[in-house]
Amino acid sequence: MEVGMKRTDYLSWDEYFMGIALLAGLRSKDPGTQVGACIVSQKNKILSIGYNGMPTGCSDDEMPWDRENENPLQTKYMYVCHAELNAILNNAGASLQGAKLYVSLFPCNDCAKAIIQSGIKEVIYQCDKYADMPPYIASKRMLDMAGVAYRQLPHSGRTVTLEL
Ligand SMILES: Nc1nc(=O)n([C@H]2C[C@H](O)[C@@H](COP(=O)(O)O)O2)cc1CO
Ligand SMILES: [Zn+2]
Repeated sequence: MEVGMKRTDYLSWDEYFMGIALLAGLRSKDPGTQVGACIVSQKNKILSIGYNGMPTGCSDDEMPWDRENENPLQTKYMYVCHAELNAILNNAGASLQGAKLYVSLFPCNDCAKAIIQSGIKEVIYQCDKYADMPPYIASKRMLDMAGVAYRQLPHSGRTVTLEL
């Protein structure tokens, strides 16, 4: 008996989870860099999602979004919560032991600490545009020491258009 063939152009797991991270990043109010993160179990179940934004209760409209200001209290860096940290903290109580983190931008040193302490064992990232800066060198040093693997997911060349 003839059977239908399955689709062949479905998303790979890596494309799917990075796509979800990128979609989450579109929620960010940061005019400079929008980052998304998606945490996935070893069995490829989504455990949590996050994007960079102001802490809950801290108004997006009152907080500064500038990179630079003579007054450091008027820069976003004092306040913004990174996508990876939001994803780690937002998970609905599930253990993150052995989980994978998909993120559009390589984690900073502070997020690396949270990644290690939460039990995440692999980081899959798309972009590493700040690689030469000390926070990212420190991040890799800690991830290496703690046995957290990381790998870049190269652009697959696919573009996905969503009609909303
Ligand atoms: N891995 C990361 N996850 C993040 O969520 N972020 C956030 C913090 C800021 O809101 C923004 C970076 O701003 P900029 O310096 O590129 O204008 O992205 C930044 C990094 C880079 O370490
Ligand atoms: Zn960070």
